[in-house]
Amino acid sequence: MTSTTEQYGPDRPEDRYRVDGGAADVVDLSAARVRLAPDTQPDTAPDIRPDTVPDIADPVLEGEVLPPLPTPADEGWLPIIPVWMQSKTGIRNMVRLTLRRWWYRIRFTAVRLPWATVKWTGRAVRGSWRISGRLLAWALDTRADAMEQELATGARQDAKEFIRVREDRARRIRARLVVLGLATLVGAGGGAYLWFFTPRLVQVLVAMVLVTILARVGANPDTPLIGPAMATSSGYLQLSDAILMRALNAAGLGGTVAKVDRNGETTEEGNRPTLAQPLQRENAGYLAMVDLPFGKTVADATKGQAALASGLDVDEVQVFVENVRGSARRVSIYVADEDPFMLPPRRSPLARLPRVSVWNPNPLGADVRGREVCPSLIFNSFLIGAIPRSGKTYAGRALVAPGFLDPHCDVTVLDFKGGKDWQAAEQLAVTFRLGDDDEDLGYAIGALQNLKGEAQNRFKAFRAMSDEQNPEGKLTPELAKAGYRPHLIVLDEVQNLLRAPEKEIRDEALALLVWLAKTAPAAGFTLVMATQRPATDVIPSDLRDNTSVRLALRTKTWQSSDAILGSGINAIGFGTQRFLEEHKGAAILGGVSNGRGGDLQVIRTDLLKNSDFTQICQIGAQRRADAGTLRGHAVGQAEEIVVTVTILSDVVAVWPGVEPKVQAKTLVERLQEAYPSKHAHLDQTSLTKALKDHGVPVVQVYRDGSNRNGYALAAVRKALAKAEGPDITNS
Ligand SMILES: Nc1ncnc2c1ncn2[C@@H]1O[C@H](COP(=O)(O)OP(=O)(O)OP(=O)(O)O)[C@@H](O)[C@H]1O
Repeated sequence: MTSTTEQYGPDRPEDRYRVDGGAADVVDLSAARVRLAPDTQPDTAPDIRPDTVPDIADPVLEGEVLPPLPTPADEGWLPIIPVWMQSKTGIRNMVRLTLRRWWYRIRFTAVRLPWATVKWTGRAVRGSWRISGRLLAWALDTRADAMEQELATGARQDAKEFIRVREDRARRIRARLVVLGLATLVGAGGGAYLWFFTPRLVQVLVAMVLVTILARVGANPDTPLIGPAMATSSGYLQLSDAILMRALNAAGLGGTVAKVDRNGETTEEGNRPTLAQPLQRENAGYLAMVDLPFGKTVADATKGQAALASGLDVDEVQVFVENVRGSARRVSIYVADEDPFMLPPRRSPLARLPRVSVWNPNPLGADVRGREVCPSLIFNSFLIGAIPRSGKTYAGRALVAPGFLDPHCDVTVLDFKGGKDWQAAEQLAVTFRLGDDDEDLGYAIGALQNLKGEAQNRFKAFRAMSDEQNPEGKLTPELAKAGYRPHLIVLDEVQNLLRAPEKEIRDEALALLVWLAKTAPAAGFTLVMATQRPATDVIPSDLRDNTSVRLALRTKTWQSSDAILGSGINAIGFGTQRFLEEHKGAAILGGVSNGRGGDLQVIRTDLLKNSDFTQICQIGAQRRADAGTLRGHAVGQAEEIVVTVTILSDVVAVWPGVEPKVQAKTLVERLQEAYPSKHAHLDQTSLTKALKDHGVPVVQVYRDGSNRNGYALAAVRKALAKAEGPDITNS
């Protein structure tokens, strides 16, 4: 392997380097044009002739796959087994919630028990007083007293009637006093019997029952013994139809009521929202299927999410609105019992090291309703963005873990943070680099150029195949088996590459990433980029819009959220600025079908701990060793990556306009200003030597009254064209 290298001072090794998986011994990095030397194309494309690729009988193209039949749920049938009972998580959540509520109530009550006992005793005393009063009033027939008074002195004076009523009453009183006396005797006898002849337990039980009855009688309905354990506006909402309708009204989704004239005739039909299904419990919350008033859509409900939450008297983060297929006005409103992102995260199923394939969707997390979210690595490109410490790296690792576990997938890891996050991947990666020094950035450019070259070679090979061998011009599992392995390219903290100090590196990086995100997935290359600076100056819309799947975790502003998810996404109710600092792993995923006609979903990414990730890398390396697919960096054979740039291209880049001749002094100053890290030590002698090696002669240039050494633009351009040779980057 050769490289176009050069040096402008024989004793200046710091001015030139080659980056080949660690060693640095060639050329400088950036230039007006970063170009891969013709013979540095990786030798990884398998030697597959079209006639060795198996034919696929009757290939079914993607567009020919019939859509699945509607499920009973799509048609509005309620599930036979309640949804919360259908999964272990649902059952666990319900049991957890119930136990937690009860446990809370028990503790709440226990603390207040002593004071409640005093209050209870007071009530029992009041209760006995009330009962005695009522019994006495009954025995003395106090109700007849009023009638007697009226007959004696009132408007209905009637002596005869008065005497009759009085005698009746006296008879009644006598009889009632006898009954009361007997009852008292029986009570006293029973009490004595209990006291002397029954065990203590029975006495206590009977006393408790009596005191309870007395306390109940003595209670005032407005003053409970122990106040409610739950504040009125608690997160634990007991959702009812009425509360839901209140919330819909609050969100401007209440529609209009029917108008009726004086005769009771309807003059205008009502347009109220209705429940398409009874409210039901699901996972750890309530699910409402609502038919909005005619003319309202899911977009109105999503926009009104905050108002809905206010109407429901819960936190905004507890309310999730989604469309339901079949009618544009039907939406599902899920109200979580509590902030779902504060609950413990789900441990990634990938931590159990299953045998997975990048050809299948694999779990990344779950939405609040507990539905697993499984993006497919193949044929996609990914962008992950968030502010620091929100779970971006963890999410990225959970996302790519299937590719690491699949021994038939190649892996490139370029972590521009240089920390420990991706260290474990070194043992399985074909190309691996940590850091964001000039050398690392140059290495990354070379590696990405290699990958682009590889993808271009694949497309060339696909073109040569028959329609049967390659029906859609993209990678197939058969071709992958024949050697065109899927390749996962992970770039963490990609902002350090896209905001490199030197413009040429930035431009080249952006062009390469856009190409790899847009075009390379069809050849089996999956680009995964993560950035902690979600802003349009870091991730230009061209790159974002060409990335098929976007995952945004917490951002500070809606603008940052849109910078990842796409412009206008916040306006339709999906913004990650609403997540709190504690909401680790909470994210909005865009670009993965949710199976309900949308591709935006709020999810919680699964937790893949550091130790799990390390184990995944170890097992991934082992599986590759067993399958014979371990190669490149992982086996100490890092691809030699040569970033070919010359002093010629730097000189052309800083050349003042199209001046035919420029003094060396001017060029040195301009080079030092444009590339401070690279040309800090450059002087006129070194420049002259470097250019002379390319056959650029020194000429005399007269400027500002002095004649000095300099160069002619035509000579520099000619030398550059010769050094670059035929351009292969666009072939
Ligand atoms: N799904 C998750 N559930 C719960 N906690 C998580 C989850 N993902 C990450 N965390 C926690 O959040 C912390 C930060 O995660 P991570 O390192 O991925 O953040 P980051 O955004 O990459 O930060 P930085 O930009 O500083 O690298 C981790 O220490 C981890 O404990």
